[in-house]
Amino acid sequence: MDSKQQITLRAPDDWHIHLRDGAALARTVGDAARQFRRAIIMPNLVPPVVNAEAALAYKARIEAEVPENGDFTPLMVIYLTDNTTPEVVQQAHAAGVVAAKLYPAGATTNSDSGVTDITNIYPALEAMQSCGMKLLLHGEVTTSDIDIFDRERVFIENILGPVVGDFPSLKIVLEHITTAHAAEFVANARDGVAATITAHHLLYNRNHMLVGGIRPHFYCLPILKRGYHQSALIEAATSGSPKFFLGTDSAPHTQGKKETACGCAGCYTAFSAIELYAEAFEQAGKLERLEGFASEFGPDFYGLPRNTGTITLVREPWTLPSGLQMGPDSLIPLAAGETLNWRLA
Ligand SMILES: NC(=O)N[C@@H](CC(=O)O)C(=O)O
Repeated sequence: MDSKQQITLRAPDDWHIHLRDGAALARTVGDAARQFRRAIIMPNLVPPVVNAEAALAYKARIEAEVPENGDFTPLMVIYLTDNTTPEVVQQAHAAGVVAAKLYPAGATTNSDSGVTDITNIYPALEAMQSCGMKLLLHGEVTTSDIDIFDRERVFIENILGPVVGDFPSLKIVLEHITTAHAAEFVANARDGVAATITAHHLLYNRNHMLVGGIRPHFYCLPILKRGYHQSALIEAATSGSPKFFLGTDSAPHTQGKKETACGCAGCYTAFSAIELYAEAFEQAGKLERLEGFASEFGPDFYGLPRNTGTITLVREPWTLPSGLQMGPDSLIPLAAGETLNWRLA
């Protein structure tokens, strides 16, 4: 770390991002590659990325969009369905796919092909445990009797707890955690259980989304919770525990699909992700903990080398643009028009 006017960090990675496909990739890959050296690429395309072949083809489409002289490696993930077999897992692992993602069916954007009952994928989880492939979880139950603000807690109680016990050496990441329950569960869980935390869940709570008018650009899943959950996430992220690391969950939905009667879930944070995290860590008085969270604990968990280069953030207030272009569409970045103190040099 340098002086407080400038911070130099080991180059960071994003352990959870949605890049989408086609015309979106020029925008999303460019933004991610400007800040991160590697990213875990979510497989919830339509149709989803369900096997090695689809993952390798998607990887090639992403690599084609890395800006010239860019240094960015996509780390591929397959999407678990009720029909994912141990053979599918083994082939994906052999092809270099690092993880498989569980979307409970109906939980979020493009999750219709997701898993309807966790026991349907127990043979696949067995195979993942054997070969060392990581399990990434969207941790929300989806039954209509469970309130949207309780879905993560109930998932932890009913699904995650048993899976952690039934597969004692499976490496598991509970993605984009949003509650004090999740932070506590992960902090106390066995080795090999970790969590990612987004910038938006560190910076905002449900009041930001709902007080004084409904603000669709803050709507994501799992949904923003009460302030005390936000405080617990800040505490976890800045604690120095290697169980918590950076995952933006950046998701590009066009302005038209956000600002409408039934808007899509997802926040576009990739444009200024590392700067948003710096803001959150500084507000917590823990800027010195950003490097572990952003650049060290993720690769350590995945068993990958830490990056060797660095990035520098300077204290230079700047205003985020009010909108971005994504192919032919307009995309509103999270915190559009707001001023951030830290800027990537
Ligand atoms: N975070 C979101 O609200 N949306 C994500 C999916 C997800 O991670 O839930 C998306 O793909 O749009």
